[in-house]
Amino acid sequence: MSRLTLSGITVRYGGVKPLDDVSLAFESGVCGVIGPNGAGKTTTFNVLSGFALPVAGSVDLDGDDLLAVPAHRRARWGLRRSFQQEQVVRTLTARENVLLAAEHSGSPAADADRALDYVRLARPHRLGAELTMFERRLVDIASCVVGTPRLVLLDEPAAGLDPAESERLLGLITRIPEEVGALVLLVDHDMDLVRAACGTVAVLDFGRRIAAGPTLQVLSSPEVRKAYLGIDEEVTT
Ligand SMILES: Nc1ncnc2c1ncn2[C@@H]1O[C@H](COP(=O)(O)OP(=O)(O)OP(=O)(O)O)[C@@H](O)[C@H]1O
Repeated sequence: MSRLTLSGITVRYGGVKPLDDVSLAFESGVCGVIGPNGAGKTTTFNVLSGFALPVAGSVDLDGDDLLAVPAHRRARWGLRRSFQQEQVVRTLTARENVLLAAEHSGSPAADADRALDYVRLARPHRLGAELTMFERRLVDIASCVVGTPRLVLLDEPAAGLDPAESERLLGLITRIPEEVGALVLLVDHDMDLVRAACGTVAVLDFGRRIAAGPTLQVLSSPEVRKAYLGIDEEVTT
């Protein structure tokens, strides 16, 4: 079982604090990170992947001090990430895209083929430019499971997909922990996807953690419904 702990993380950009003394803990499986626009979700991923340097706080995964791992070594350490905007290189084939991820993480080429098998991409030799949005999202997922990932960060992985495609993607995402042994963090605004994929969620709002725990319990809490879903409930007796 993996355990990821962020303790007292603060990120500052001039006068803006996208994360303000945030502490979060995630354990095995697929865990959600949710919150309204500008809450600090992507910044959290940026801290984990090394794109943002916190001015305070620490990150521990199973005894490893992640912030001590240089950003350019984190893929080799076991970090994988997908972005809101899929990152498939148009002039490379799907397989070459995944081979790039394999090389970046120090994994053998055979691992790229295993990752492509995992997502069951039908046309691995097509150029990125010729792939559908769904196929590009599959390439992103393949790049995230290549080699031996320890922590997979998925930022709105189903954006731009239709419900049937989202459903297929959901199946792939939920199997990542058991198939490759990685802890998965999922950022998404699609609450159906979050409910279906995540056993637990953490909720951010204005750079602070406002709730965390079992998904259904957290999503039904009045504070979260007010902050995130914009539902201000009157308490009736
Ligand atoms: N490089 C930066 N410089 C200044 N402000 C930034 C920077 N990056 C993020 N911010 C600000 O930090 C806050 C949090 O941004 P972040 O992208 O983490 O939010 P988010 O929860 O991912 O939002 P969304 O759901 O819209 O993607 C926002 O107010 C944003 O404008």
